Amino acid sequence: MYPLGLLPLLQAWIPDYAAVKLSIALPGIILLALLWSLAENQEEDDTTPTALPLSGLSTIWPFFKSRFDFLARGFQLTGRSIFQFNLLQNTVVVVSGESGRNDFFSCRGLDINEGFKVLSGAIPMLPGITSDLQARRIALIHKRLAAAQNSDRLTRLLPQILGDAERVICSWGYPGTIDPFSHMPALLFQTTVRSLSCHEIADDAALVARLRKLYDRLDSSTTPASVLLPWFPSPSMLSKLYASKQVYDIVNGAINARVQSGVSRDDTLQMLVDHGDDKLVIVGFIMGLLVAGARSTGTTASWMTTCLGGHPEWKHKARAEVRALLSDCSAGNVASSSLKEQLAAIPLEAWEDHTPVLDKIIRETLRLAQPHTAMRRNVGPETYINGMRIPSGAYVVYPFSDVHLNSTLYPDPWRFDPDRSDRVAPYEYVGWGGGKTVCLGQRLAKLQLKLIAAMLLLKFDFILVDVNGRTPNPLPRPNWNDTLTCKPPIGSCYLQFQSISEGKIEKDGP
Ligand code: HEM
Repeated sequence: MYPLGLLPLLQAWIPDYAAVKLSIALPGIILLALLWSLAENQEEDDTTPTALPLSGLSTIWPFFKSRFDFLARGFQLTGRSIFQFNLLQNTVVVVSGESGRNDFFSCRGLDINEGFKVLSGAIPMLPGITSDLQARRIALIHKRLAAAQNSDRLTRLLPQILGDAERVICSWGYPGTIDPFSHMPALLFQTTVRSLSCHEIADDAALVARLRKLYDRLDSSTTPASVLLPWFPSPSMLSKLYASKQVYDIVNGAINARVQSGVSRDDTLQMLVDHGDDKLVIVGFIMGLLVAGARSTGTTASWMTTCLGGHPEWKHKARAEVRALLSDCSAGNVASSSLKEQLAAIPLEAWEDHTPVLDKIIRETLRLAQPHTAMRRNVGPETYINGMRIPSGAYVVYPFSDVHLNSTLYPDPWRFDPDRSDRVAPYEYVGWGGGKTVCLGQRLAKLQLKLIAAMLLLKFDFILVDVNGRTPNPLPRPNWNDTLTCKPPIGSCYLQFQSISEGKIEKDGP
């Protein structure tokens, strides 16, 4: 056999112990090199996306840390609307353009869960708990999420969200100044915990703050190493595992306490327990959806208030709309009830269907400030996107900037203009996703954003200021390289608040 002949040959040159090791390793190394060169020399034809002329390792850092610039550079370097690059052993195809996005969003073989698992890694992963959620369990979680947002449930949730909002907002103190990119996510985290988990956690402000810190730690330990080599015990992987375990302990503790107490309460945890779902589903629901929900709603709320603070005309329109809603829906006892009670008296249906100005503001905020890159894996057979071959197992990504910052579709795309037409062709607006993957939490997300906007607008007047208390000029621009929060540089803007006293809301402005 080849290795047997190799051993004496090596022994003639190097010490015995090294010769034995080398003769065992060499065949493996040669095999790997052969496979590598085969992969490198694979027949390329007109349907193979152009490869990015960058070495494998040099793509990792920019893909995770400055994705917007990296992908823009890829399109520029290749001169194509579709290109591919390697992320370690994974082939990633980047798609843009009208046909590209139409195929991307309508292709059945592209799977979001497989895509995110490898390329994003933002969801807490605990071996045997959240990392092993099978498609069947994920489907059940999605079904329960729909139940958690039915009209009955949302109607009961409405005063609870307002209660949380009032408590947190009052804790800011006013008149005063807040950083919208830290205060708004904290507020939305509180209301999301209320909406998707249980009262025991949501009522304990210190526990909510701890949970939020743990989720922040999960974000900061989502590094290229912990995503691409999840089995390698790097410091970031260990920190991520530790934070996931702590989140698990909090959630698991709340589930056990509820089940053991035998006391039934009106919240999402109770709904899950009453369905008799197994622990993996309940834990997966709360741990996974808290992160999916709180992060995006927090980012959207930060930018929504920033944009309103910087565009007084839209702030006035939104305030006028909420006042009109209040006067249409009030039961006549406005003077005696608090702002929270007045807003809670507005029916769910009115919040959902009779707030066109708030709808436009949310829609435009998502267009401008959602630096999302949709990630998929081709779990089906080989397929084609705009004529380009996507091998089975390959990853495919679509940056939302392709459509939302496209100056042909949205002239002057960095301008906040909620009056832009909402009559667009399919996939020309994907703020809530598109095709077979649309946001399954959008009903709850929109309700939270509207309730919080209403409370802020009626309680305060607020303006956007810079560190010197002046109107920032130019207004801050979302940083699309920051894929989670797209915050502007720290200290570049604040919201300055002053109270509009309850019960004496001015009729015509500010
Ligand atoms: C303003 C807040 C939100 C925004 C802008 C948003 C946006 C999106 C988008 C764009 C997608 C599609 C992603 C893709 O194609 O890659 C998505 C998917 C999803 N969202 Fe949201 N989302 C928000 C809030 C929420 C909330 C509060 C929840 C849960 C309560 C949630 C649960 C989900 C789930 C489960 C999916 C995956 C759907 C699937 O796998 O088919 N989202 N969201």
